[in-house]
Amino acid sequence: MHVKHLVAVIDFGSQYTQLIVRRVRELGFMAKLYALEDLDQIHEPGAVILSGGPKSTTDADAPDIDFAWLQSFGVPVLGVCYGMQLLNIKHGGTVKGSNKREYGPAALVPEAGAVLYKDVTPSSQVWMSHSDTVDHLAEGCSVIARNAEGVPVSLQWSDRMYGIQFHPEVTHSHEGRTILRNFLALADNLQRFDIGDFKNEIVQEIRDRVGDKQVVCGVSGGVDSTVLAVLLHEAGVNVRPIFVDNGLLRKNEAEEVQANFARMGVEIETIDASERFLNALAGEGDPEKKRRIIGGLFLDVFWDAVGNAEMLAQGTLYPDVIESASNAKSKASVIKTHHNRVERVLELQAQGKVLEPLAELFKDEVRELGAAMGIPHDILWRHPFPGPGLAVRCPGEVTKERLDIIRECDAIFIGNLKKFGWYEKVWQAYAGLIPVKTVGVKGDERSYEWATNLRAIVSEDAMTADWVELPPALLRETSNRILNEVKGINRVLYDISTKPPASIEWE
Ligand SMILES: Nc1ncnc2c1ncn2[C@@H]1O[C@H](COP(=O)(O)OP(=O)(O)OP(=O)(O)O)[C@@H](O)[C@H]1O
Repeated sequence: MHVKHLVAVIDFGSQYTQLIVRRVRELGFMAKLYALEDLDQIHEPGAVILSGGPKSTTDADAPDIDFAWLQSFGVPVLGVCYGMQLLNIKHGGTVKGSNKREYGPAALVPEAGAVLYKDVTPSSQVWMSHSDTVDHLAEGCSVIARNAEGVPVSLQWSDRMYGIQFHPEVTHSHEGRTILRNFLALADNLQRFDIGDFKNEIVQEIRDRVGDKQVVCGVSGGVDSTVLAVLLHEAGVNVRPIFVDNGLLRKNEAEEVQANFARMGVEIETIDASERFLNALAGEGDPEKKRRIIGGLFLDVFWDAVGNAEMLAQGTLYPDVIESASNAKSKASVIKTHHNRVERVLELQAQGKVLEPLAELFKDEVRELGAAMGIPHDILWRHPFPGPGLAVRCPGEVTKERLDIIRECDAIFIGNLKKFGWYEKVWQAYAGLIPVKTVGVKGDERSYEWATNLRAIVSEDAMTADWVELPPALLRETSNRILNEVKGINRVLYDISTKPPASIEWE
């Protein structure tokens, strides 16, 4: 989709770059991220933001841009961190390289009247993450904010060019949003980002591309594929959503997924392959091999059912596209490798038969789109669930008996999270199995039974995670019920490991 007057965010490689795009969209304006190789795609932007980056502007191979080109747009430009240092050099100033990193909070002290800091509370916390610092300021450059020690942290070279040393896009910069809003207010005519308009545009695009062909899509019951299937349905094209029951789902999940789609008026095709999966997994305890068996079999089952696809729709999101563009140097969208037969999808892609209508959206925007189409709240806010399902919560061999135990424990735990009002406060939660027998007492006898581990985490992006301090009453009731109701379990453990070093799942 080509949009004029958008906010072009130029990516110098900072881990926070995507967040800049998200924040701008949250403020209601269309923003897109551009890799340095793609700058020729920027036409008539409304504003430009230069991101931070891991390199030093003093390196010989420091990423660079053509300053005359940047100026030629005549729109407001904001340099963040690396971006600010680069702008200072472009204006004739210098930057001092350093191996020492300043990482963490700082207090922001804006100069009186600085437009970028309008309505920002004095000494507001901002987040620093940099090594280099500006050295000599370019002529005509003014300092518009300092830290508590008086060191410049924000510069202005003209009424169109601004620089910020800290990261306004991260939530640790408490008033970062206000600062970005002030910057965007300097631009004229910015393209607004409105999910309703966006939906109308993609619906039209889907209709134009699909015509009367049939579009196949895999649905997992998760947010992305659900929104995708409903969107295709709403576009009125001939869609064939396929759901594979791999036998590794949670309690009653297959029925729930079908019922959920039925609620939304979408008919899905369910393939019960549970026995095939369990047979293929029999006797296998190695985590990597288990994953490979599940991934491979999924592809076989899914593509057998599909046959010759006229078109395939995938729920690829914007972060997938950005990552593949910056890491793999390939502009092709990342294929969700776990579940799509890569070569097959690539072939279809080469023939123009792959549709990725969500590829410009972030996860929270996909939810917003889903809500705009009337998808019920509980479906949009389901916790993420791994592709290999309960197999990764069942260390060692996967058997029906073990899966059934996990299902019961998990249903009790999740049920209680909902009952106590904690389900939506956590990013992901589950009960898993620790297939080690420990001693217990049942009646007058000793028992040797397995343990279940409860895990509840919060996270922003699944890259890092923290365990949740759940109320003791919730944990106690969950433990009591599991010990009383689930045969085969005599011990309930709560996992208090952060990621890193632990991961969210056990395998
Ligand atoms: N059981 C399944 N049956 C059919 N398709 C599936 C199934 N599981 C996953 N898929 C397909 O593979 C894609 C990627 O699955 P993955 O487990 O990585 O989830 P995801 O990226 O979070 O997407 P979603 O939110 O749709 O689950 C899904 O969007 C869906 O198209």
